[in-house]
Amino acid sequence: MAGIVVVFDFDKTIINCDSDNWVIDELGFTDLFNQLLPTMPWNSVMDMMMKEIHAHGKTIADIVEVLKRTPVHPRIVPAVKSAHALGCELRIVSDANMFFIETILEHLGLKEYFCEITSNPGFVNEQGRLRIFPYHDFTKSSHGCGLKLCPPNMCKGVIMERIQASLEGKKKMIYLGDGNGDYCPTLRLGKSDYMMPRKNFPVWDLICRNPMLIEAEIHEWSDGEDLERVLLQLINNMISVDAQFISVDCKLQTFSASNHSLPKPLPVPQ
Ligand SMILES: Cc1ncc(C[n+]2csc(CCOP(=O)(O)O)c2C)c(N)n1
Ligand SMILES: [Mg+2]
Repeated sequence: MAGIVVVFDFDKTIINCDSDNWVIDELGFTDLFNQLLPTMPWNSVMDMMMKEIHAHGKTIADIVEVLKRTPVHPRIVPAVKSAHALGCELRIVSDANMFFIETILEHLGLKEYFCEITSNPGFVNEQGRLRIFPYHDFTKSSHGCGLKLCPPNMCKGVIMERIQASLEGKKKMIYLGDGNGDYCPTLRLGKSDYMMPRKNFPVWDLICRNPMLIEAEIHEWSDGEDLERVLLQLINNMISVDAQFISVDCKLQTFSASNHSLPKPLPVPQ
């Protein structure tokens, strides 16, 4: 392994739209969605929308068909595969939902490249209706992050802390994202980590407002082609810098090993 963990946001990073809006708009339920949005939290609206969509006779197959048509830049799939081939550990942290993400990734042939996907639960119930629940049940307690930018159902910063604590040894992170929710995890990155914000998107604006708050090195990108180029260049640089250290380390070890094998000095005659 390259000792590099790449954490991807999903909506407007891996795919080129917000999956929730894509499904609602494509199935023709935009007006109802907009009516409900001011009345309840986003996840509850999505769950309610899935109930309505089901009641109007739309099936899971209809939703899957829409998800398979989600706009994705043609360089995203090769970028993910290359990062994996270079030995990186790949993860997704997303405020979309597990059902949309897994369906899209399976369709793209990318699911097996990710070791973990963290998102809001989404599953088909016994009536064939999609249920969507918040990742963090905010009716019981808050996720505890004070940052106003994190929605009540998910703080990606708290998730990042959990991922960082689970990593064995010295691993460097690359985080890619676009939204307000990607700012909190950006604040948790250290000096040897990298942040790749999507240029002119909310997280990029937040970083630009006060770059001194971020310890990680910032590398912006604007589309899938850019993402591929910037990400692979970063990974390759990190690997070659590491290789130089290993080579220096080997030389030092050879040197100290040869010192050990030197003949013992003869005892000084009395
Ligand atoms: C106050 C408030 N407004 C909107 C939303 C919903 N929301 C915003 S961006 C997004 C896509 C995230 O996917 P990804 O993390 O993959 O970019 C979603 C579902 C919310 N949770 N709270
Ligand atoms: Mg996003």
